[in-house]
Amino acid sequence: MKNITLKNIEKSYGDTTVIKDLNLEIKAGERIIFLGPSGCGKSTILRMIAGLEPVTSGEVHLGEREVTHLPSGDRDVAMVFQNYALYPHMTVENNITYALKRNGINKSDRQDRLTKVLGMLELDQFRKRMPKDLSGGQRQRVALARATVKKSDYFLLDEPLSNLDAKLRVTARRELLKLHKEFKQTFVYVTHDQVEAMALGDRIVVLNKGAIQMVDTPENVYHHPRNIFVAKFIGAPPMNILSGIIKDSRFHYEDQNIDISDVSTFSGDLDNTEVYLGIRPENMELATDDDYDIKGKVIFTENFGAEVAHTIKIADEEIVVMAPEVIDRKEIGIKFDRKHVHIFNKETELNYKYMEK
Ligand SMILES: Nc1ncnc2c1ncn2[C@@H]1O[C@H](COP(=O)(O)OP(=O)(O)OP(=O)(O)O)[C@@H](O)[C@H]1O
Repeated sequence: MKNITLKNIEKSYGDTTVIKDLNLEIKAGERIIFLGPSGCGKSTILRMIAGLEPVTSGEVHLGEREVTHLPSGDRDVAMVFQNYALYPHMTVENNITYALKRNGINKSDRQDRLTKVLGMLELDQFRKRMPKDLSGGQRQRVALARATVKKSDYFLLDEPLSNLDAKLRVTARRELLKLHKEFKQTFVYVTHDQVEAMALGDRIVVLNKGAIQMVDTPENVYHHPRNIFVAKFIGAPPMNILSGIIKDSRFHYEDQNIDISDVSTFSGDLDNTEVYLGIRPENMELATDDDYDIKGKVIFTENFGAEVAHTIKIADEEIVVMAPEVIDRKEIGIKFDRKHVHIFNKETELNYKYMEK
């Protein structure tokens, strides 16, 4: 069994609680990603799984073993950090095999593991080099190789790609997927980069202020956000949110209104309720005629190449709408794709999709 169970985990530093009653079951062999803004507690959770940070209360289980109070060295986890932490005075191959040797793995097994990982990560030609003579991307691959040869059931990674440029990050993501396919370890990965989370995760744990906001597939986290935080944190530009009131099956925003009777989470019970309405920039269209839902003023455009983001002011709110090209008009109508409209409770900020009827 390679699953990880976190039970009622709390972590405080003095009077400050940074993780509150966290419960999570990570399945054997899955790639789980902790995603959230800076300071939300992602690294702390990873370090508690690794045994580098004690929990204040709660339990950590690795498979059948309760490891809450076991030192890190006895937990049998492989780790890669943002700064790689290679041994500066050792060659690439010694960096990769040093821990194996210390753990009594025999020479021929060490050589087999080394040869395989050097091949997989295209490091063969660098095996005799010292870390200082490698590029950032090469060092990062050595750190991955060093963690991989341990053949641990658990692979814990804390922002391992954040020192790489955008192009190298794409290559490195593929390498990580390749390693996972080969070794099928349970993979716990911390990042604040949502693209990385979407690309690498079987499931994403979205965190804010030490509390889980949503745990689900990348698809559901993006298309069916559980609350306003997730809706706004995932997606660039983020989901547009308008605050208004529902009357007669229409969402009223300032002096305009939109028919929402076709929205799947709308029910007659919501009539006369103040809500937030959410829709992603790519789920709206700029109208070239009078067939539109709401109207506003274009105040800013930003060209992303494949698409152009139009910032549009409606009353006091600004929303962003994607279009294939710049629409050079001041006043513009906007059409909403009803399939992608979300309605959120004003008090709890929960998506009505996830609220009990
Ligand atoms: N040793 C410590 N003493 C006091 N507070 C700490 C300590 N270590 C971490 N914290 C606090 O715990 C919170 C969570 O930190 P953590 O490093 O887990 O966040 P993170 O989500 O990984 O952030 P980042 O993405 O910036 O690395 C932060 O508010 C941080 O200031």
